[in-house]
Amino acid sequence: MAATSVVVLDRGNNTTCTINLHGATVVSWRVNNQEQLFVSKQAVFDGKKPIRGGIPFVFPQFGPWTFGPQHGFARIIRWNLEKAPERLASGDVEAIFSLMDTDFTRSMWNYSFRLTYRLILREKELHFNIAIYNPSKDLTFSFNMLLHTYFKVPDVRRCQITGLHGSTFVDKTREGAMYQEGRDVVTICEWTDRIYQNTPQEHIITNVVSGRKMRIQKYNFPDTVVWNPWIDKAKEMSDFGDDEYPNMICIEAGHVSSPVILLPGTAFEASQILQIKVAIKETKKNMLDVWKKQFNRDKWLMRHNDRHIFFQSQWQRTEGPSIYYLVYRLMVTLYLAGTWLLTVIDPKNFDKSQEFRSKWLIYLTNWGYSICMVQSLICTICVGTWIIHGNKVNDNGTRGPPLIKYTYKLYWTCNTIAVDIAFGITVLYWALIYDRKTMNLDAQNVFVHGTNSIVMFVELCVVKHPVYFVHFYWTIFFGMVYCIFSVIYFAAGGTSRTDDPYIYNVLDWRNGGKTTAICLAVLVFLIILHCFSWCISLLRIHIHKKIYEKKSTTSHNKSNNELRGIENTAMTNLPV
Ligand SMILES: O=P(O)(O)OC[C@H]1O[C@@H](O)[C@H](O)[C@@H](O)[C@@H]1O
Repeated sequence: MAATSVVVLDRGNNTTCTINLHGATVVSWRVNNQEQLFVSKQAVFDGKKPIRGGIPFVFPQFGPWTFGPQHGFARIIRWNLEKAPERLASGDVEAIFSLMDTDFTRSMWNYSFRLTYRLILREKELHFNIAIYNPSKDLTFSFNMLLHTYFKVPDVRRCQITGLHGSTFVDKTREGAMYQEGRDVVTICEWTDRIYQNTPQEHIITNVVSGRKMRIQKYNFPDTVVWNPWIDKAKEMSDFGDDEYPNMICIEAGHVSSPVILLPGTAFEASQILQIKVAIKETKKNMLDVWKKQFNRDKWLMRHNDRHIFFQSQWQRTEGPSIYYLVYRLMVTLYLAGTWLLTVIDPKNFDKSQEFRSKWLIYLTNWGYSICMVQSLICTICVGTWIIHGNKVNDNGTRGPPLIKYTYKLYWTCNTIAVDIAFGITVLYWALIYDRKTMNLDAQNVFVHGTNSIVMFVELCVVKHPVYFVHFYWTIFFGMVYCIFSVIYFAAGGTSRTDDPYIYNVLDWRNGGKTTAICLAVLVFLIILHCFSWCISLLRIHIHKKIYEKKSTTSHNKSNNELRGIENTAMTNLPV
């Protein structure tokens, strides 16, 4: 396993989750670049002390411990990365961590165990699935377990916590006295350290980052600990800033008031989901943000975090390259290259003069054909190379062949132009250029000015990479290059294949004013066509998300039902 001590789950859109292998502590959860977790500025990362903040993993003891450190050993030892971050078909990213007994753990707690900790990063959610297995043939052990989540908040005094009404709690600030919560929502305005028992499966915390709500769902974690050290206790902690207490709240899901008792050969599972709730007001603001984001620097510069998606299909189920996608790519490329060759060779006009035949180069349709073919060729070569190279992780931590890194922008540019221009050629030809009196409506004409649009529409629905709104500038650039070419060609005395002094009748530069106006109108029309491509790409991503989110919710519910089953029987015979 790599020596790095930090693992990053990157879902794109600046949504990431960072886990420090020291204690498998989640040290950051960013959603659209907004940090959701609190980590103290004084936190120590020496690989010895527990990390002050994020989500430390408390096991096998909650609170002070006669045989070892407070809150057990799991948060102060290095975990293994069982499965490196992997993108699921839904677009979510998962990683699995594990911890097994060692001489060190046995010196405090003489049992063998195997803990697996699976994290899944979704668009606005973070899922935690925990399983612990007792491999012993004869020894039963008992333990506490808790996710010590530090939420980042602008002001803890403004947070309200739901789901605690009616629960009994141990108040550690009052020598462990027991009380019953009478408030519908719990607020914090002093040192708070309570273990609420048998709480419901859901809590909402209001006024977390950006005034949002955070939803906590927990399964097989009957207790909820609420903690804030306030002024005096904050001062007592060396790894916590004196003035940081208003900016954090710990709401900790756990199994702590009574131990979990695990019989030999059995397993215990528990899970938690953190979900950001977005208010309607914020949705409107988000729409504005979405628009603003369309114009950010990275988008102009065609930067994308995940280059692999340019050589994948939206619909493939595999994480790496897909052989099915390669077959599709080969078919499209063969078709485009074949028809392109056919227009170059042009068998119908084989007997015509060299000059006539070389005028192939002046028509926009043929420019469009060429770029469609080139983009498909680049993509096919990259997918093929990736399959040959394999999806193994390279020494520098990247996956796939270096070719992907260097070609994705070129491919993306060509693809953007090809899609818009293909649609443009079809619409403009039939609307402006086709003249039924002088032109034939034969199969070749329909084929040349129609099928490319269909192929490129299919491409839009099949590929995985997005179309960005700002990239209309590529299509405009291509259109302008063609307009300028037509002016130069005209000025140089060039003529069409039918010896007219223009390439297309609408590009007749003898009437410069009118033709300039037409060119400008066409450029605006190309922006509209680009919007169409953008919408199709968004629709594709949306449909994909709907289908796979549904599937993954179903499987999550299934696993939660299983967990509830475990809750009823206390434990099961699940081998891990
Ligand atoms: O300082 P530690 O060991 O990380 O613990 C922080 C707090 O964690 C909470 O879970 C406990 O209820 C508190 O009593 C404790 O002070």
